[in-house]
Amino acid sequence: MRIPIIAGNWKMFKTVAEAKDFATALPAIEKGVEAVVCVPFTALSSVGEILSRKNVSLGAQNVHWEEEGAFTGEISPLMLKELGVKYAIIGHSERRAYFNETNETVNLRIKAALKHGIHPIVCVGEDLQQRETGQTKAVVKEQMEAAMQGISQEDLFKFVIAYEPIWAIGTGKTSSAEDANEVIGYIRQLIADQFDQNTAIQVRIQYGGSVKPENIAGFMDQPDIDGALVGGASLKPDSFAALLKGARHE
Ligand SMILES: O=C(CO)COP(=O)(O)O
Repeated sequence: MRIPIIAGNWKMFKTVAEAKDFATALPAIEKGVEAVVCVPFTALSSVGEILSRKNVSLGAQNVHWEEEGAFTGEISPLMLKELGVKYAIIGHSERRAYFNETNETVNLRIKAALKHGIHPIVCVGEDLQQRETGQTKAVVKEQMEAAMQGISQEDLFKFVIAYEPIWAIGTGKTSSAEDANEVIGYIRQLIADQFDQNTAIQVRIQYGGSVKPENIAGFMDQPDIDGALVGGASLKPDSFAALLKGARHE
Protein backbone atom coordinates (compact mmCIF):
# COMPACT_ATOMS: atom_id res chain seq x y z
CA MET A 1 0.00 0.00 0.00
CA ARG A 2 1.20 3.51 -0.78
CA ILE A 3 1.47 5.65 2.36
CA PRO A 4 -0.08 9.07 1.69
CA ILE A 5 2.41 11.93 1.62
CA ILE A 6 1.62 15.58 2.27
CA ALA A 7 4.40 18.02 1.51
CA GLY A 8 4.27 21.71 2.36
CA ASN A 9 6.09 24.00 -0.05
CA TRP A 10 6.71 27.25 1.75
CA LYS A 11 8.18 28.92 -1.33
CA MET A 12 9.82 32.25 -0.39
CA PHE A 13 7.96 32.67 2.88
CA LYS A 14 9.16 32.73 6.50
CA THR A 15 12.24 34.04 8.22
CA VAL A 16 14.17 31.66 10.47
CA ALA A 17 12.28 32.97 13.50
CA GLU A 18 8.92 32.40 11.78
CA ALA A 19 9.96 28.93 10.63
CA LYS A 20 10.91 27.99 14.19
CA ASP A 21 7.58 29.28 15.49
CA PHE A 22 5.78 27.05 12.99
CA ALA A 23 7.83 23.97 13.88
CA THR A 24 7.34 24.52 17.59
CA ALA A 25 3.58 25.02 17.28
CA LEU A 26 2.99 21.99 15.04
CA PRO A 27 1.51 19.01 16.90
CA ALA A 28 3.32 15.67 16.57
CA ILE A 29 2.17 13.80 13.48
CA GLU A 30 0.39 10.51 13.95
CA LYS A 31 1.01 7.41 11.87
CA GLY A 32 -0.83 6.79 8.61
CA VAL A 33 0.51 9.74 6.67
CA GLU A 34 3.99 10.99 5.86
CA ALA A 35 4.56 14.70 6.43
CA VAL A 36 7.24 16.80 4.76
CA VAL A 37 7.91 20.53 4.96
CA CYS A 38 10.04 22.11 2.23
CA VAL A 39 11.39 25.25 3.86
CA PRO A 40 13.64 28.00 2.47
CA PHE A 41 17.35 27.05 2.51
CA THR A 42 18.00 29.58 5.29
CA ALA A 43 15.66 27.77 7.70
CA LEU A 44 16.83 24.20 7.07
CA SER A 45 19.39 23.99 9.86
CA SER A 46 17.13 25.62 12.46
CA VAL A 47 13.95 23.60 12.03
CA GLY A 48 15.18 20.13 11.04
CA GLU A 49 15.56 18.82 14.54
CA ILE A 50 12.32 20.28 15.86
CA LEU A 51 10.41 18.82 12.90
CA SER A 52 12.00 15.40 13.25
CA ARG A 53 10.80 15.19 16.86
CA LYS A 54 7.31 15.61 15.43
CA ASN A 55 7.77 12.94 12.74
CA VAL A 56 7.96 15.52 9.99
CA SER A 57 10.64 15.15 7.32
CA LEU A 58 12.74 18.05 6.15
CA GLY A 59 12.60 19.10 2.52
CA ALA A 60 14.36 21.67 0.32
CA GLN A 61 12.87 23.51 -2.65
CA ASN A 62 15.66 22.86 -5.14
CA VAL A 63 19.09 21.27 -5.46
CA HIS A 64 21.98 21.81 -7.86
CA TRP A 65 23.46 18.90 -9.81
CA GLU A 66 27.11 19.49 -8.92
CA GLU A 67 28.62 18.70 -5.52
CA GLU A 68 30.57 21.97 -5.50
CA GLY A 69 31.86 24.56 -7.91
CA ALA A 70 31.56 28.09 -9.24
CA PHE A 71 27.74 28.26 -9.24
CA THR A 72 26.91 31.46 -7.41
CA GLY A 73 23.63 31.27 -5.53
CA GLU A 74 23.16 27.50 -5.86
CA ILE A 75 23.01 24.81 -3.16
CA SER A 76 24.55 21.37 -3.62
CA PRO A 77 23.14 17.99 -2.60
CA LEU A 78 26.05 17.52 -0.17
CA MET A 79 25.10 20.73 1.62
CA LEU A 80 21.49 19.58 1.92
CA LYS A 81 22.43 16.10 3.04
CA GLU A 82 24.56 17.53 5.84
CA LEU A 83 21.47 19.29 7.20
CA GLY A 84 19.34 16.15 7.25
CA VAL A 85 17.29 16.96 4.16
CA LYS A 86 15.28 13.95 3.00
CA TYR A 87 13.29 15.42 0.09
CA ALA A 88 13.92 18.10 -2.52
CA ILE A 89 11.31 19.63 -4.80
CA ILE A 90 12.67 19.55 -8.34
CA GLY A 91 11.24 21.23 -11.41
CA HIS A 92 8.55 23.29 -9.72
CA SER A 93 6.65 25.29 -12.32
CA GLU A 94 7.80 28.55 -10.72
CA ARG A 95 11.42 27.49 -11.27
CA ARG A 96 10.63 26.41 -14.81
CA ALA A 97 8.86 29.72 -15.55
CA TYR A 98 11.07 32.26 -13.75
CA PHE A 99 14.49 30.63 -13.45
CA ASN A 100 14.94 28.92 -16.77
CA GLU A 101 14.61 25.38 -15.42
CA THR A 102 14.35 22.93 -18.31
CA ASN A 103 13.47 19.25 -18.60
CA GLU A 104 17.20 18.58 -18.99
CA THR A 105 18.26 20.43 -15.83
CA VAL A 106 15.39 18.81 -13.95
CA ASN A 107 16.80 15.40 -14.91
CA LEU A 108 20.32 16.43 -13.82
CA ARG A 109 19.03 17.66 -10.45
CA ILE A 110 17.03 14.45 -9.92
CA LYS A 111 20.11 12.31 -10.54
CA ALA A 112 22.25 14.40 -8.18
CA ALA A 113 19.62 14.21 -5.43
CA LEU A 114 19.33 10.43 -5.78
CA LYS A 115 23.09 9.99 -5.73
CA HIS A 116 23.14 11.61 -2.30
CA GLY A 117 20.13 9.81 -0.87
CA ILE A 118 17.69 12.70 -1.27
CA HIS A 119 14.24 11.80 -2.59
CA PRO A 120 13.10 14.02 -5.45
CA ILE A 121 9.60 15.48 -5.47
CA VAL A 122 9.35 15.92 -9.23
CA CYS A 123 6.82 18.51 -10.40
CA VAL A 124 5.01 18.28 -13.71
CA GLY A 125 1.94 20.01 -15.09
CA GLU A 126 0.48 22.08 -17.89
CA ASP A 127 -0.39 25.78 -18.09
CA LEU A 128 -3.83 27.16 -18.89
CA GLN A 129 -3.27 27.59 -22.60
CA GLN A 130 -1.94 24.03 -22.88
CA ARG A 131 -4.95 22.80 -20.93
CA GLU A 132 -7.41 24.66 -23.12
CA THR A 133 -5.82 23.40 -26.31
CA GLY A 134 -5.89 19.78 -25.18
CA GLN A 135 -2.14 19.40 -24.67
CA THR A 136 -2.15 18.34 -21.01
CA LYS A 137 -1.13 14.75 -21.61
CA ALA A 138 1.50 15.63 -24.23
CA VAL A 139 3.13 18.16 -21.88
CA VAL A 140 3.10 15.79 -18.92
CA LYS A 141 4.47 12.99 -21.11
CA GLU A 142 7.41 15.08 -22.26
CA GLN A 143 8.18 16.22 -18.70
CA MET A 144 7.90 12.70 -17.27
CA GLU A 145 9.98 11.05 -19.97
CA ALA A 146 12.74 13.63 -19.51
CA ALA A 147 12.61 13.25 -15.72
CA MET A 148 12.93 9.44 -15.97
CA GLN A 149 15.77 9.57 -18.51
CA GLY A 150 18.63 7.32 -17.33
CA ILE A 151 16.88 6.47 -14.04
CA SER A 152 16.97 2.88 -12.75
CA GLN A 153 13.87 1.10 -11.49
CA GLU A 154 15.35 1.01 -7.99
CA ASP A 155 15.74 4.80 -8.05
CA LEU A 156 12.30 5.38 -9.50
CA PHE A 157 10.79 3.89 -6.34
CA LYS A 158 12.36 6.83 -4.47
CA PHE A 159 10.50 9.40 -6.57
CA VAL A 160 7.50 11.32 -5.43
CA ILE A 161 5.76 12.93 -8.39
CA ALA A 162 3.62 16.03 -7.99
CA TYR A 163 1.10 16.78 -10.70
CA GLU A 164 0.52 20.52 -10.42
CA PRO A 165 -1.54 22.14 -13.16
CA ILE A 166 -0.04 25.64 -13.28
CA TRP A 167 -3.39 27.37 -13.64
CA ALA A 168 -4.44 25.91 -10.26
CA ILE A 169 -1.42 27.14 -8.30
CA GLY A 170 -2.19 29.96 -5.89
CA THR A 171 -5.32 30.87 -7.82
CA GLY A 172 -7.98 29.24 -5.69
CA LYS A 173 -8.99 27.23 -8.78
CA THR A 174 -8.52 23.52 -8.39
CA SER A 175 -8.64 20.79 -10.91
CA SER A 176 -11.65 18.60 -10.20
CA ALA A 177 -10.58 15.57 -8.22
CA GLU A 178 -11.67 13.36 -11.14
CA ASP A 179 -9.63 15.32 -13.70
CA ALA A 180 -6.57 15.28 -11.44
CA ASN A 181 -6.99 11.54 -10.96
CA GLU A 182 -7.20 11.02 -14.70
CA VAL A 183 -3.90 12.83 -15.36
CA ILE A 184 -2.25 11.08 -12.42
CA GLY A 185 -3.49 7.73 -13.74
CA TYR A 186 -1.92 8.69 -17.06
CA ILE A 187 1.39 9.45 -15.28
CA ARG A 188 1.22 5.98 -13.76
CA GLN A 189 0.72 4.57 -17.26
CA LEU A 190 3.82 6.43 -18.47
CA ILE A 191 5.82 4.82 -15.65
CA ALA A 192 4.41 1.41 -16.57
CA ASP A 193 5.40 1.97 -20.21
CA GLN A 194 8.96 2.80 -19.21
CA PHE A 195 9.29 0.18 -16.46
CA ASP A 196 6.40 -2.11 -15.59
CA GLN A 197 2.99 -2.16 -13.94
CA ASN A 198 4.41 -3.14 -10.56
CA THR A 199 6.68 -0.09 -10.51
CA ALA A 200 3.84 2.17 -11.58
CA ILE A 201 1.64 0.91 -8.77
CA GLN A 202 4.24 1.65 -6.11
CA VAL A 203 5.29 5.21 -6.95
CA ARG A 204 3.54 7.92 -4.98
CA ILE A 205 1.93 10.70 -6.99
CA GLN A 206 0.57 13.87 -5.43
CA TYR A 207 -1.80 16.53 -6.68
CA GLY A 208 -0.90 20.19 -6.13
CA GLY A 209 -2.74 23.45 -6.74
CA SER A 210 -4.93 25.29 -4.20
CA VAL A 211 -5.24 22.26 -1.91
CA LYS A 212 -6.79 23.22 1.43
CA PRO A 213 -8.10 21.40 4.51
CA GLU A 214 -11.63 21.81 3.05
CA ASN A 215 -10.92 20.08 -0.26
CA ILE A 216 -8.17 17.57 0.50
CA ALA A 217 -10.52 14.67 1.27
CA GLY A 218 -11.98 14.82 -2.24
CA PHE A 219 -8.53 14.38 -3.77
CA MET A 220 -7.53 11.65 -1.32
CA ASP A 221 -10.68 9.68 -2.17
CA GLN A 222 -9.40 9.21 -5.71
CA PRO A 223 -7.69 5.88 -6.36
CA ASP A 224 -4.51 7.21 -7.99
CA ILE A 225 -3.86 10.27 -5.80
CA ASP A 226 -1.48 9.65 -2.89
CA GLY A 227 -1.23 13.03 -1.31
CA ALA A 228 -0.66 16.69 -2.02
CA LEU A 229 2.03 19.30 -2.54
CA VAL A 230 0.64 22.36 -0.80
CA GLY A 231 1.72 25.99 -0.92
CA GLY A 232 -0.43 28.58 0.84
CA ALA A 233 -2.33 26.21 3.13
CA SER A 234 0.92 24.73 4.48
CA LEU A 235 2.09 28.00 6.03
CA LYS A 236 0.07 27.83 9.24
CA PRO A 237 0.52 24.98 11.72
CA ASP A 238 -3.24 24.50 12.24
CA SER A 239 -3.94 24.35 8.55
CA PHE A 240 -1.01 22.00 7.86
CA ALA A 241 -2.12 19.71 10.71
CA ALA A 242 -5.66 19.71 9.27
CA LEU A 243 -4.32 18.71 5.84
CA LEU A 244 -2.48 15.78 7.42
CA LYS A 245 -5.59 14.72 9.28
CA GLY A 246 -7.60 14.83 6.05
CA ALA A 247 -5.05 12.68 4.25
CA ARG A 248 -4.51 9.95 6.80
CA HIS A 249 -5.53 6.40 6.08
CA GLU A 250 -7.57 5.42 9.13
O1 LIG B 1 2.73 25.37 -6.03
C1 LIG B 1 2.15 24.76 -5.16
C2 LIG B 1 2.86 23.78 -4.32
O2 LIG B 1 4.12 23.49 -4.84
C3 LIG B 1 0.72 24.97 -4.89
O3 LIG B 1 0.57 26.20 -4.29
P1 LIG B 1 -0.86 26.57 -3.64
O4 LIG B 1 -1.23 25.42 -2.74
O5 LIG B 1 -0.61 27.85 -2.89
O6 LIG B 1 -1.80 26.71 -4.79
